[in-house]
Amino acid sequence: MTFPNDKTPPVAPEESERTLRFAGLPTFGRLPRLEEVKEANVAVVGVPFDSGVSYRPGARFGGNAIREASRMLRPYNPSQDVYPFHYSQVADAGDISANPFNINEAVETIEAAADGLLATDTRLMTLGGDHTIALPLLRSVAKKYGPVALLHFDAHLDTWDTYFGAEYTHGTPFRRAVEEGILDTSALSHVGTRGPLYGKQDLEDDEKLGFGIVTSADVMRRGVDEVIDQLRQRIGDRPLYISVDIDVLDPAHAPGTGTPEAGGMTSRELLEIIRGLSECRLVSADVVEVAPAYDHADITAVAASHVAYEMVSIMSKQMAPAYWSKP
Ligand SMILES: N=C(N)NCCCC(=O)O
Ligand SMILES: [Zn+2]
Ligand SMILES: [Zn+2]
Repeated sequence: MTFPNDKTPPVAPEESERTLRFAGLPTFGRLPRLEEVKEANVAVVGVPFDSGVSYRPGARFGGNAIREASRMLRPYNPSQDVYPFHYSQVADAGDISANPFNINEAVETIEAAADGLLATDTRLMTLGGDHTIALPLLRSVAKKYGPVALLHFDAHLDTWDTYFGAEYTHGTPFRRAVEEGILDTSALSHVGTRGPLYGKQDLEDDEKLGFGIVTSADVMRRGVDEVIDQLRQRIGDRPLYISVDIDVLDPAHAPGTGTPEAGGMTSRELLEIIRGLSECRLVSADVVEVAPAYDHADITAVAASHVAYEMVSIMSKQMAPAYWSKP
């Protein structure tokens, strides 16, 4: 790679010829920690919170499992022709400590921490945690960009109203987000939806909120390219937030999750759809619901690390002019 002569290249992961990839403290992609760099254009941050789950717990360990699995990511991403860790400064910002015994307080803490990270010219790649965390992240992103387009990969709608009277759970973040006016309701899509619902009303409510659905079966029948075209048109040049619930993948591709559903997408399909959106203005993203206790051979954590890598690639490429224009 060549860099403009008068500029300092970003602090990148150590070359794997020089330090062992499988040893040492893990950060995402063996990146520097945020405190080791002046400022990050893309900050990878963990949110080890899973008190919002309605079924199997354990996603609080997801971020660190993804970090461990991400040791093998290499510097060049041929699918997007990008060197994500060299185009702009990407760093691991560590974890946000959210109260596991008080969901309302945790939601506030996550929002405040995201505000802090977004205060500079930074985009966030968040590693969950359960899907509850998408709400405070979206609140923070909307403060910066206004209502954003949402692309939501998930087996589930996550637009249910409440569970046991609780408003903030992993099944309800996107209903709250629409109610709060932080989403651009002309550009809301679920992709990968499938499985039994509580009733037909779930779909009617979801449609009223403004969501369009590309089911898991649609992806299989219509194919990845047609789905990408449709999503691109819907998103246009709006600021985009991508939320990936890893249970969008078939349990064969992602067993390590709390609410698995049969008949999901392959990791190849998910990665290809994300790559197909590389020209969209991706302002922040999350990967949630990785629960390593149910994983086997790190299948889920590896898939999640690659999904995050593709989204970091998009954001790093888009932030390159900001990095290289700094003195
Ligand atoms: N995995 C997420 N985010 N939501 C699943 C909720 C499904 C249920 O409670 O029936
Ligand atoms: Zn889900
Ligand atoms: Zn979800």
